[in-house]
Amino acid sequence: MTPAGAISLGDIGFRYGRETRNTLSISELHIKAGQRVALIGASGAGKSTLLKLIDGRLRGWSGSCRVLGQRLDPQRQPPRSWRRKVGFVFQEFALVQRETVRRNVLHGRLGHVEPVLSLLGRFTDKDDHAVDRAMCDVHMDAFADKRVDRLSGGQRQRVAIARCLAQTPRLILADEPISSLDPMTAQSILTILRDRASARNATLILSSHQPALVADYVDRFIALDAGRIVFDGPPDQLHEHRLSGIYRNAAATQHERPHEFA
Ligand SMILES: Nc1ncnc2c1ncn2[C@@H]1O[C@H](COP(=O)(O)OP(=O)(O)OP(=O)(O)O)[C@@H](O)[C@H]1O
Repeated sequence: MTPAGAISLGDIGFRYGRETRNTLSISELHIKAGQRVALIGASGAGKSTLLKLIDGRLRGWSGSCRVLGQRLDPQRQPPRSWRRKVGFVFQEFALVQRETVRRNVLHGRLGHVEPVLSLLGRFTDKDDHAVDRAMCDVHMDAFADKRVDRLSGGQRQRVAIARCLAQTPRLILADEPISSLDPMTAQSILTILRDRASARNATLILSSHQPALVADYVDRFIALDAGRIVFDGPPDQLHEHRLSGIYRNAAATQHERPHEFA
């Protein structure tokens, strides 16, 4: 049994549809509760797929995957009681475009209320407080009543992060959470993710194409190349030559697979 909050993967194999190669091949990976991890690697390396696996949304993989004390089943959805402990910031934000910022952030509280009460729009003061705080954290409180489809890309990304924070999850999975943000906003969002995760001893795993920017906010980098872990260590061990090696190898691997990029 792994300690509560930890992630433990063993002999993971996964491929999409009729792909000939595995998208993920991970022999072993353990992440302790409260650890902050950045997933890096070239486009197509498998970062989003790994996050989906840990989020319990991937089907048809082999091996063993235990997250927050729950053994995930490759064929089934995890239970609702588990799901509310895991917050996900989607790469494409996954917001309800015609709803306001506040309504979207409130969706982060759905796992905390009875489904029938949420349908009636009955949320508690605690839910409202969590929503207000999350909107303030990402500096979107002034936009609370604005429809999401009237926002910029960076503002939408902050709403997606606020929705996740409002959920108060024990595990935060964030797929490129700063990709649409200017450098100053990116730093402030990374600070909030780090501080909010630390305050609750929540585990944070984010993917990013900006290793230099995220290095100050994580204690561990995991680099993927073609679904395999090619580096796993603290930021101060990710020297420039290793980093350029990771991306050079990835470029070479992709060159061998031109059909994927046709
Ligand atoms: N739904 C899907 N069906 C088929 N193939 C997929 C699907 N999603 C991803 N892939 C393929 O799986 C591989 C890994 O994709 P993934 O999105 O996990 O990479 P990534 O490292 O997150 O990339 P990026 O940095 O561009 O977001 C890629 O070759 C991609 O084309």
